[in-house]
Amino acid sequence: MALTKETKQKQVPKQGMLENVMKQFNTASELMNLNPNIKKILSVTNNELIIHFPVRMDNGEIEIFKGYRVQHNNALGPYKGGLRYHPTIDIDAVKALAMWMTWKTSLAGLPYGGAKGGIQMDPQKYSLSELERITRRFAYALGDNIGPEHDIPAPDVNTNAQTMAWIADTYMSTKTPSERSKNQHVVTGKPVGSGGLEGRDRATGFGVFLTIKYWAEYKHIDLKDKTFIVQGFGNVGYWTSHFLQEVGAKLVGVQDAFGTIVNPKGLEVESLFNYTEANDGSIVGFPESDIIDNDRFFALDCDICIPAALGNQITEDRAYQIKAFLIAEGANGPTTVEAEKILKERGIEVIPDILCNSGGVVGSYFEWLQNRNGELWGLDEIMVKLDKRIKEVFKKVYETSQIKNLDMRSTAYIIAIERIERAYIQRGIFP
Ligand SMILES: NC(=O)C1=CN([C@@H]2O[C@H](COP(=O)(O)OP(=O)(O)OC[C@H]3O[C@@H](n4cnc5c(N)ncnc54)[C@H](OP(=O)(O)O)[C@@H]3O)[C@@H](O)[C@H]2O)C=CC1
Ligand SMILES: O=C(O)CCC(=O)C(=O)O
Repeated sequence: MALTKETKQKQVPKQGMLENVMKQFNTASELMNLNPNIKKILSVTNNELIIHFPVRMDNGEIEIFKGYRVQHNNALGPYKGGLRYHPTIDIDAVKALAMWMTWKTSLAGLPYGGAKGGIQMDPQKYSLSELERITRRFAYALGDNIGPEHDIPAPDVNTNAQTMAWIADTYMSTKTPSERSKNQHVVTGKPVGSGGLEGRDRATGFGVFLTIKYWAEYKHIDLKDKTFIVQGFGNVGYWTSHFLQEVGAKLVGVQDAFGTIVNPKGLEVESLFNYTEANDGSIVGFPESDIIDNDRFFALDCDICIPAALGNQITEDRAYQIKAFLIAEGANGPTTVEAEKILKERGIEVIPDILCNSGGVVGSYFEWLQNRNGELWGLDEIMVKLDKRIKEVFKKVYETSQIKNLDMRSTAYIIAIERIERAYIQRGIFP
């Protein structure tokens, strides 16, 4: 039986992501013998902004919203990271997500630091015009705490190109006429017609797919006819499934906030996408699929498991149930540290979030560069550049993990943190 969306959202643990990222950071910093002063700096966030702002609803009443922007670190460049609209967003969740962005941008070799933000709310409850007003008021309230050379938001859960267009427009409208066009890159993930990048929509899912592909190549595994399950059929879940299906892999189970569907013979990805478009975003009721209890999702028979929704989904009990031989973390922070120990004992490999889903922020970097330089790149060129970057970073992490006999997460953390450590030491730790 499918749960209602509201009940399911209540099942998502609010706490834990910050503890998780801190444990991961502490493990890596011990393994690499991180400079203690730099460890102190990276253990805390640089800035944490909590904003209460009023918005008029369609019925004329005023509602107060709580928005966040946390800037973790900018040693390597401007803060960068998405905005999430979700009821479980709180300061600790945003701090954790901001830290993950710092490691992710560093690992990908980008000239960025890490940030994250969002609004604590369920966007499903609001009309489009209310969402526009909420977003514009939030952007106005953020003011110059964001900026094209300072902190550059992007889409995340329940935000999209439209959200970014509203933010860009609001931010630019606060500038003098001659300055406006210089500020287009205050956000990335914009619609293509408004300075967005061709392919930013698929960049994260393409990156997830590429990391699976390159992992499979190292292991001499053919992805054709391999089965996979996806939690979350939004931007990341859909595009990852799209690219995996293109190489002959078979989607056999999907879970979203409405419920879980399965078909061991395969769910056709494009038809499922079209079905969700016509059914308020829900996968439930898709023809030629069975609805199963949500608790059975992670125990499904499959080769590859792709969490592409929220954090803390792969817990200890679920880690014992997983049948897949590979977990590819499309989501940020989907696996708890305790669960990962169990997966390791069971020989299940994990492509960690900061590597697996980094295609999104690499795509954002391309968009930012295009806007900054007044250039326009074509889709083919962009996909080639994205592939090249993901391949290089994957190779570095995978091969280093083999040499050091470490898991890919610790290796990715060490590579990311070493780059930041180097920058601090070159500049002098206290500039
Ligand atoms: N967008 C990007 O570029 C990037 C995203 N990520 C990460 O990927 C993950 C997904 O983001 P994105 O695809 O952009 O977000 P979307 O909002 O596009 O999609 C989120 C998906 O998760 C589902 N979901 C929400 N709550 C639950 C739940 N309790 N159980 C099961 N499914 C649930 C949603 O279901 P429903 O539609 O029914 O609400 C939806 O299918 C996040 O962790 C995000 O941080 C990482 C890197 C970049
Ligand atoms: O594209 C970006 O700037 C960041 C996307 C994001 O929030 C993420 O990678 O988690």
